[in-house]
Amino acid sequence: MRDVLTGCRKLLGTAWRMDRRRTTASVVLMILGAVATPLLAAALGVMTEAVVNDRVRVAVVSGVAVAALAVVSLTFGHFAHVLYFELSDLAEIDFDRQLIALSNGTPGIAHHEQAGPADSLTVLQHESKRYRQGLEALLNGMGLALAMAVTAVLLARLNPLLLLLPVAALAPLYAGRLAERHVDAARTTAAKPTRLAQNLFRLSTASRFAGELRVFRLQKRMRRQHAELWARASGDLARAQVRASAIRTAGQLVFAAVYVIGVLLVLRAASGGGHGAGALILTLTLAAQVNQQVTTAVSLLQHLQRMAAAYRRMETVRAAADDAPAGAAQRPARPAALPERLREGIVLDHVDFHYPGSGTPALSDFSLDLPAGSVVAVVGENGAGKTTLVKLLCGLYRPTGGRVLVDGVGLDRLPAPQWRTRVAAGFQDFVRFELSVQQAVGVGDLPRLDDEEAVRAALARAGGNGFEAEVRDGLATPLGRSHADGAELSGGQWQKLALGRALMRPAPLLLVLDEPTAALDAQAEHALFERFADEARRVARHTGGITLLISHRFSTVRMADRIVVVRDGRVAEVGSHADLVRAGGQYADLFALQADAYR
Ligand SMILES: Nc1ncnc2c1ncn2[C@@H]1O[C@H](COP(=O)(O)OP(=O)(O)OP(=O)(O)O)[C@@H](O)[C@H]1O
Repeated sequence: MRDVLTGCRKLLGTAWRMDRRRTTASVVLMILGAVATPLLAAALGVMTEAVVNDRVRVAVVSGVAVAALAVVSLTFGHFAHVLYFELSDLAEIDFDRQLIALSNGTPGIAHHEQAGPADSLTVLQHESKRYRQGLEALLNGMGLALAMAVTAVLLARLNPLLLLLPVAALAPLYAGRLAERHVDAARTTAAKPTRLAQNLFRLSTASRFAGELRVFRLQKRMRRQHAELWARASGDLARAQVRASAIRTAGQLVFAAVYVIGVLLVLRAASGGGHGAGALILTLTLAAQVNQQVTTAVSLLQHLQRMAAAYRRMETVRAAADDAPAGAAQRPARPAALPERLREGIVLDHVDFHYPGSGTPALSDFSLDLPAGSVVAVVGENGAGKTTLVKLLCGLYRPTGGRVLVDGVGLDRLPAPQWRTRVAAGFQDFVRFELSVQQAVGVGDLPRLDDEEAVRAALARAGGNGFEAEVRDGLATPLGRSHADGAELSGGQWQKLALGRALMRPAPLLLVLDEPTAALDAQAEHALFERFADEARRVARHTGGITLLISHRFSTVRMADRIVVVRDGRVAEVGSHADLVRAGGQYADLFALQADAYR
């Protein structure tokens, strides 16, 4: 119950923050409309009594009160609904905003890569559409609570035993809570197949995968898997809903039994002359209202419990996102100042790293010097640990053992957001920002988002000199299907934009390029990086910036000052191209193999 109260407080807080005037007006109208209903029963009772006893004046006054209360009861809720409809829209947008902040507002990415929090994020994406119902339930619930209190007072005045009616109402309330817990547990179980099914849906409907799916004739299989996963997810949910319905019905039956007893009690008192006709009418009307109130309360509580569960899920995701050492340092205990330029470089000192929940280390006893101003290439087989190294250097994760030192200062002492202002990166799995060309590149250095010259220069460094001429409106061209007239780009063109974005920052202390040119052929990649490395070395003379390049192409890698071979999460070999070829180890073998292939 504490969860529900906390959820209500947060919901009301959100509505208040969004629009105070509308929130106040909705609450007042809702309360007046709800309280009018039991008062209407009281006025009906007085009117009946007056009519039976020939008291005309009282009958007329109470008759007018009945009419007025009926109007208030029927219309105020509707007026409140009109007001909070827009409020709910605003609140839903706010919930989405909170969800976006939760997904992407943290320095670390552990909550995206762990199954538990990732499932919670999937559930929350669905829950955002329910936020409106949560707020409506809260406003209705406030009116209902007062209406129930007024009803209880009226019942107690008739016969204190009739208070058993609201007490019995606790049975369906408790049953409702139990039922919702069942459904919520099923929702958690269903989150995994739902996530997988959504992924299959994305793959099956995105144009970029259409060709590959046809070539491998996967369409039917994916359709079948998609249907199976949904059947599994919805089967679990349906079974839980059936169980929940049975529990809710049991609660309602308890209330129904007490209701019948209550009505019989008043009938007996009436036949014995203890109560008049007005009391009988009042009891019958109030008892019917209690029943209605309970049914409404159960359904409102369901929505509120659902919202409370959503807030609880948000907290668990937030905890996973903040969780050290899996997450990146949010607030270092002893923050250090970020160096303006690197003098020594970056050192990985006996670094160990396990992904959360994984038994095998992705990096173990990993020691490496990245000297200031150098261009370092990292090679290794698939799964060797190269991308994990990049994630640690970008501050997306903290090592589970050992240290990463930037000019002798622990990376965990540099606030992650500040460190990121001096890190630039290009990834193989880059984002296709459906913005204008200018912005898709400019977001690489937000202060210069609209600086056309900076974007042109970055594109030129990325080998995209002629890019402007390739698209209809040059840098202003909107990209992708989010725009009615958005340009469709080839994979290589998107990649050039991503690389341009990585090269936007003028003086990064660390530039990481994790196979950002996989779509280019080997010679084009080599030429691009040779030009680029010369430029990087020139800039590095002023900033000491390090360029870290990951590539499977040895023809590209050879121009690096230092080459690191990673094997099974450890450093296997380090040296210049000439050193490593001379040493005759794994690098020399792989280089010879690729060189033969190009001959
Ligand atoms: N999010 C994750 N959760 C758990 N384990 C992971 C995760 N990402 C990677 N791993 C594991 O960590 C190890 C290193 O992976 P990593 O992605 O760093 O390899 P890589 O050298 O970059 O491979 P590739 O050349 O294929 O990109 C692998 O065994 C991989 O299975």
